[in-house]
Amino acid sequence: MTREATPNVDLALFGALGDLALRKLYPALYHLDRDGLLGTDTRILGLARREHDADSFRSAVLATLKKRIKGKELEQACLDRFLARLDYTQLDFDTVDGYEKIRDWHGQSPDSQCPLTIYLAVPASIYGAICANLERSGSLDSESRVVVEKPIGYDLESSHEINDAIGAVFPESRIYRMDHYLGKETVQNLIALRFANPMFGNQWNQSQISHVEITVAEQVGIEGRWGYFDKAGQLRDMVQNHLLQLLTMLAMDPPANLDADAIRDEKVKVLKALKPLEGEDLNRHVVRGQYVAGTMEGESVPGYLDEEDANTSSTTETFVAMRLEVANWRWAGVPFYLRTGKRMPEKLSQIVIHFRQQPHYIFDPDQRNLAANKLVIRLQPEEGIALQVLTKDGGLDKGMRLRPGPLHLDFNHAFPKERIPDAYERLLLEVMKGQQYLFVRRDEVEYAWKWVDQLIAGWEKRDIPPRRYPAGSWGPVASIAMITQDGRSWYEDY
Ligand SMILES: NC(=O)C1=CN([C@@H]2O[C@H](COP(=O)(O)OP(=O)(O)OC[C@H]3O[C@@H](n4cnc5c(N)ncnc54)[C@H](OP(=O)(O)O)[C@@H]3O)[C@@H](O)[C@H]2O)C=CC1
Ligand SMILES: O=C1O[C@H](COP(=O)(O)O)[C@@H](O)[C@H](O)[C@H]1O
Repeated sequence: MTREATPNVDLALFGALGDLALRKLYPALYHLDRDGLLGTDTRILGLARREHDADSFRSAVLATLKKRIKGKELEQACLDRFLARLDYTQLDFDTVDGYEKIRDWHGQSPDSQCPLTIYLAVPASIYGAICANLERSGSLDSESRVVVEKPIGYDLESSHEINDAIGAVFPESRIYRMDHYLGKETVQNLIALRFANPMFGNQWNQSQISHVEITVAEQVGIEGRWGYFDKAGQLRDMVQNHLLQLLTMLAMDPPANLDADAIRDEKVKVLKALKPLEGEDLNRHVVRGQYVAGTMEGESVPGYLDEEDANTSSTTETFVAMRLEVANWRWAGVPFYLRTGKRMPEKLSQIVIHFRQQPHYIFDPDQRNLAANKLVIRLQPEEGIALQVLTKDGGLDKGMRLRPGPLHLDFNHAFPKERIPDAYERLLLEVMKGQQYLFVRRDEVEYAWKWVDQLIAGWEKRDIPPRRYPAGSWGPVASIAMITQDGRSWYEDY
């Protein structure tokens, strides 16, 4: 099958020297270029307030590529082609002066049809001002697009303001709200797994599934982002967006087709059906944690309150675990256990679907807890899907003992020649193609905030402080007790 060429775009990158751009965006764009997935005339304009000319900017980008891309993937011809696409303009984003340079740069595109694509790799608080300045300077036309990063705001009210400000300049059909978890290979595979395999699709409900776990464990701490993170906390930084997005992909009803709005309509229904966590449930079904000093891979690491720039009386959570429910026909009575935290023993993002046991059990009573299938969907590291099935333990002396074992699809082994692309590669490519199904619609952001706001209001009212957990552990002991009280445990076959 011949591959369709990616349309050309003029990508104007605000925040061109920031952490996201350097760590994620240039490596992703380089890989796209190397794989022949950038339009021949695609160009990239870096915008930041530091002084640079095109050459010194290219050197900064080259340095980050050398640091982040494996040696054999750094090919001189590709590097030359990629760097030649880059240009730079120094700009203070807050005032309209200088924005005309973006208009002029776009006017020089060799492809008069290519859309100006604005990428806002900057704090959400200045999205509105940038959009207004772009419009005032006459840089935009009816094809221009904007890509914005999460989190959109700090709560429902601030997200309304930000979305209104972006929406005053761009229609929803040209706004691409990033949630990079939606670009991860295995998350994409959830759609295929659920809707292409009747074996799973027909079982995907409360009559066959007893409970679901979503774990997003990070090894990193605050990485110099204390100023941002302390205002947000793990609930706003990770749950409001990434974990709730994973939940919607898992729990949504089948969309009528793969159109962006067909999928997003179904995701919104899940967010609307989330049962509020309030009253006594805030104590029983939610655990907040904050890491203290501990050991990671044999090295001592400081606690959250000892990190650079820390305010030593902060009560911001760096870990959260919760049991939540989706109150609809498909999921009535099925708990979803979520946990995510910084400074955990390993980087691990995985979903575990626990299927119900057989109605009548005939094997060894001691093995009763084993006797159910689990579907383990691993997002990172080592993307893959494993179905835990039970077989007879081998050997003559074991009788009818059961043995759990995986039917395993490890993407790296199953498809060894295919490099698994980073989430940003896929999402940038979809922006260039003008396809929105992997981006978050405004109402999704707002329903997610509504649910999170109500939870935070409950914490504040009850003044629930975070529980301490040592860096390098799986979070506060209370997060284990939270699931144990339901007679279950976090899946541990890491
Ligand atoms: N970093 C990450 O891994 C992730 C980031 N995000 C989101 O991406 C966005 C960018 O994050 P990140 O790269 O970490 O942030 P950084 O602070 O590292 O980068 C932001 C950049 O924007 C520039 N900037 C900010 N305000 C202005 C202004 N008024 N005029 C000119 N330049 C300005 C800063 O310039 P200067 O250095 O001169 O201050 C800085 O280079 C945020 O919305 C964040 O929430 C989302 C997911 C992951
Ligand atoms: O959006 C964010 O995500 C990262 C985790 O992303 P991952 O792809 O490495 O799992 C998190 O560290 C950061 O705090 C958050 O803003």
